[in-house]
Amino acid sequence: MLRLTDVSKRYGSGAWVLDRVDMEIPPGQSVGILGSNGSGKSTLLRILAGISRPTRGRISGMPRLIGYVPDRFPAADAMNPIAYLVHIGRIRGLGGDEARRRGLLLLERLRLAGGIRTPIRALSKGNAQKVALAQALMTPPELLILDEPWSGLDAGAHQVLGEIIAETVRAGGSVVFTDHRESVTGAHATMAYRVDQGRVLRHQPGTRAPMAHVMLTDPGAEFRSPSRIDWHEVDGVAGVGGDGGQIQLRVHPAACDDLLMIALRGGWSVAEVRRDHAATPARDGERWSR
Ligand SMILES: Nc1ncnc2c1ncn2[C@@H]1O[C@H](COP(=O)(O)OP(=O)(O)OP(=O)(O)O)[C@@H](O)[C@H]1O
Repeated sequence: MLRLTDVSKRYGSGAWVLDRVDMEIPPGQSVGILGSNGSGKSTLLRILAGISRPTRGRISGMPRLIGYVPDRFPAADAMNPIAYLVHIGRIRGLGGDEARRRGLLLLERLRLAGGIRTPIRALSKGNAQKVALAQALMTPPELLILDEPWSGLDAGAHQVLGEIIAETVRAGGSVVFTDHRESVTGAHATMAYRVDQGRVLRHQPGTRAPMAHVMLTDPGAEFRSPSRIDWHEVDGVAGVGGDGGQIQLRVHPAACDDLLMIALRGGWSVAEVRRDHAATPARDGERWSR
């Protein structure tokens, strides 16, 4: 089993990004990593993938076959998707024909649009993300590491990715993924960790971290209504309620200032900001209450 023991990480002489992390990734589990922007999620994933070395601490049980989808796919690639996948397949030990067959199958399953012969750098963000996913799956991974994998994916590919995660876990592999939306993490993870101020703690089922509650109202200005904002897509938003002239948001405290700025710029009035004082029981219907 992949295990981090007392792992810390800093870049150069900067602040500690990860601080004395103990963590296990058991086989047959899908592990969600929660945390606000800049909390260290990508750093943690790069260490789990063996791409970045911890400054201190130990890693054991690193699987041989790791599929890794980084947060930023090097989209400046002049290769086309199928040539790139054949190249990756061959590096992983597949024959040319087998690599081509598997690459085409994956691109079809993820419904790549934009052409298998278009240079990757000319693809849209979502289609480049599909190629990034396909390369991680060219050989069935024992550990699949996905950094914000849903970012930019359309609804069809969103569902396929959920199926791929479930299949990997059913086959006895492990999946580790990040996503800033708690609802997405809840839907696809069997266990979760939260990165907060360098520490990585189990996200306990039955509780949720202290949250901020924000109520916004339409100021009722005569000639101007507030902007329509898809609050589900705003970083740190874990729940949205209300309608029309009044909106209630449940927000990770670290993201609250940025959210208030977006609201005010959009012409909303801030009617109330309230903060939980301690971890509170999950509400009925939230996946974490399993
Ligand atoms: N290569 C690097 N060199 C120096 N600092 C880095 C490097 N990579 C990350 N950092 C810093 O480490 C901290 C954690 O970054 P990281 O990308 O791991 O966070 P994150 O939780 O994945 O953020 P996000 O949700 O925005 O993707 C940040 O302060 C970032 O600036």
